[in-house]
Amino acid sequence: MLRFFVATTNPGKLRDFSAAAETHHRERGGHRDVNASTHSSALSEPSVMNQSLLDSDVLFEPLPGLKEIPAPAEDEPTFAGNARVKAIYYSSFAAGELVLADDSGLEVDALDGAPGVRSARFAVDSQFIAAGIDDIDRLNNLCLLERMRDVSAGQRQARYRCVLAAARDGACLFSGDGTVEGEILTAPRGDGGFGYDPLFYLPEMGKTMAELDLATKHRIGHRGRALRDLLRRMPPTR
Ligand SMILES: O=P(O)(O)OP(=O)(O)OP(=O)(O)OC[C@H]1O[C@@H](n2cnc3c(O)ncnc32)[C@H](O)[C@@H]1O
Ligand SMILES: [Mg+2]
Repeated sequence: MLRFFVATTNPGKLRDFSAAAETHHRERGGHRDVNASTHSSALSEPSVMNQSLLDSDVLFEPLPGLKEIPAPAEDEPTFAGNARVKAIYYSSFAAGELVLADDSGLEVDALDGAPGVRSARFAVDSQFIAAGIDDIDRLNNLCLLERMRDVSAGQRQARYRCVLAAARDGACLFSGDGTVEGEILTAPRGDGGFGYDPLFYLPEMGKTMAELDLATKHRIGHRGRALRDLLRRMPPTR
């Protein structure tokens, strides 16, 4: 059993990690079944993944006591920098354990890459006030729509980025990153996911991220890709 304590305050990210663990569990079953005619490669990629990982179930548990731990500053200029800072910081609250941190966000071409590492704080940074709305995801989405009001249909390209970092006892051990390309809609669609998902449209799927089930989001999304990259880079002995 490979267990990560996930150090995130975002319940949407935790749901994504649960979906990842389920996929891995299911695929391990599929991998053992020599008669299976189809083999999905959403998390397990036998040619590149170390044997100990293929033999393990992967478990993602919320870091115990996270609510009581003051959040670290996320002031690094890159997702990689912030993921590393969070993983190292939170690992000191779980001695001897593998602690996983996620830094992610949205880059919009028409906004010169904003909100980027400031994605969680976009509406606050923009001093965007909408009366009666206390839900930060909704506020961030309204802010994004407002900032893109004059951007034409062909100019709305964007991508999600995710960097995951794993640390133990104050040392960052390995990391992974993932990206998914899309476009920003002019009105929200779908009620799944979190954050900017209702506005993030995937042309090849004909759906927003908020219209996908979690297994599909894991397969094509930035977090799923970052996780597969991290597991691929993980040393065989840990
Ligand atoms: O730092 P932690 O505690 O992990 O939680 P957070 O929500 O503050 O996370 P970030 O600092 O990494 O900010 C990322 C923001 O980017 C957005 N985001 C990242 N991944 C997303 C996803 O899969 N779907 C929708 N929005 C996402 C969302 O607004 C997040 O709040
Ligand atoms: Mg954060």
